[in-house]
Amino acid sequence: MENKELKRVIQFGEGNFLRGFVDDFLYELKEKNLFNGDVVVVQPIKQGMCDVLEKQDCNYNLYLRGIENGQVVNEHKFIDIISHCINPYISFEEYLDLANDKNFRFIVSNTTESGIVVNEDDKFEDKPASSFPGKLTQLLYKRYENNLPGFIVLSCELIDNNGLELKKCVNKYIELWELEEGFKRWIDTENDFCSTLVDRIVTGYPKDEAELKKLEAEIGYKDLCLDTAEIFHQWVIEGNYESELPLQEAGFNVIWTDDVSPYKKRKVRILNGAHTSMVLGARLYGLSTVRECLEDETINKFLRKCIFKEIIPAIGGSDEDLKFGNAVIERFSNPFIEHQLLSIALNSVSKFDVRVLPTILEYREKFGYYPAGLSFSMAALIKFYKTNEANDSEEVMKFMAENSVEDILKNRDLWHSDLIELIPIVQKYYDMINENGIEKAFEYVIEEEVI
Ligand SMILES: NC(=O)c1ccc[n+]([C@@H]2O[C@H](COP(=O)([O-])OP(=O)(O)OC[C@H]3O[C@@H](n4cnc5c(N)ncnc54)[C@H](O)[C@@H]3O)[C@@H](O)[C@H]2O)c1
Ligand SMILES: O=P(O)(O)OC[C@@H](O)[C@@H](O)[C@H](O)[C@H](O)CO
Repeated sequence: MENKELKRVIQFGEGNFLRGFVDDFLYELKEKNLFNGDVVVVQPIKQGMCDVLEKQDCNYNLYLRGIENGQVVNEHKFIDIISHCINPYISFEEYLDLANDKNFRFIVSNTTESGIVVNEDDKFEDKPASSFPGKLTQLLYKRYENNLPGFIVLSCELIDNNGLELKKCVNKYIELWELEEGFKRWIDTENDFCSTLVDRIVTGYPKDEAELKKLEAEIGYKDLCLDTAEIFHQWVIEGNYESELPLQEAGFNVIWTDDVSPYKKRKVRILNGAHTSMVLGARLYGLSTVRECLEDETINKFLRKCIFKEIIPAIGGSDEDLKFGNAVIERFSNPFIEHQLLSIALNSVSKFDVRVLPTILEYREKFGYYPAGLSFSMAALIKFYKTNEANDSEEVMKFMAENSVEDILKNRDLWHSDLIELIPIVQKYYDMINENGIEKAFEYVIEEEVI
């Protein structure tokens, strides 16, 4: 099918992920004549990369590498789908002007887990409102005033019900700013806030000097927006806009569905849960990248124990779960990408709360005892936060550095659950790490079955 109608995209976020995922898909759609449009990037916060992107005409190189169907794939693309960038902190009128162009049909966003929030101090008159949903509400209001059709909004943030949460924030701004009922109705009837689940390991700008030099030599110049990622991708979207955005027809692993939640649970608990439960201990053990972890016998065994003996049995253990678990091992073993443990370790406390802790509690509920590997990873997390490699909010880092295992586990603001029962188990592993060293502690927990 040829799709010639002009359909433009407003993209909130200029980060590595969107450029290595959505922009890659749109670029390919256009190459295949399935999409006639472009992307305008809006920088969601004051500090960002938009000026850097603009300096290189918004074009950049993307490397996708891995093994596909047993074959080594190393794809290099020159992505030129972004027409321009707007920094609403500098050019607010230009930003609002986007609402006047009827050809904009899609909005995509990835503003991290912190982006979909309401700031009650924001004013409608602010140029711009501080939060992403505040800025979006300002744009949508202008669109409504212009009596133009609404948007299909595709949220990519890794939070539950991202589309719904974004819409809730917009509604909250309507209330705060006392905007009229008609606008609220227009939001409901003319716009679709789709929740989506994204999956691709995007390693971004190469952190390894030798790799960077090699890629730069291939490209022939210094690309400050150079992006790297794995080949694997999956985008599960609530809704069905295949006729307007023929992602499946273009061959992408895209699922249009009416419920994203089972896909999300599987991905967050297995893939992200495996990352978060492995990286802190592995870092204490002295490794730097995910690939190194897979090559190390001890960490490899630990990872497999967490995935196959603990996470998958806790979440259901279906064939799909098992297939996904095996795919995760393969993806983590990707010899072509260097995924830094320290970049995964960023903000690990909140990640642990969402990606690992629910599995520990579900496992306890289902089997009557706590899973050894995942409980151990909580001890490793606490130990890691006592080192100067921890990177989190100031408040979290101070609390984690100054408190005991017991006080940390009793903090309901961090864990949102009662973890009293878990204290002796985590304390045992924490003491073991301190007394015998991380290597011996790993060796012990790998063999342990029941706690
Ligand atoms: N890198 C991956 O492999 C991967 C894969 C799937 C999902 N993700 C998710 O994507 C998110 C971004 O990852 P990235 O690699 O693009 O990071 P990045 O640092 O390159 O980009 C972060 C983007 O988020 C925006 N942002 C940051 N804080 C914000 C805030 N408070 N409000 C609004 N916008 C804000 C920035 O402006 C920037 O556009 C992560 O939170 C991650 O959970 C990443
Ligand atoms: O991106 P983060 O920092 O939220 O989490 C680190 C990784 O677990 C994550 O980036 C995965 O690689 C990604 O979610 C795969 O789709």
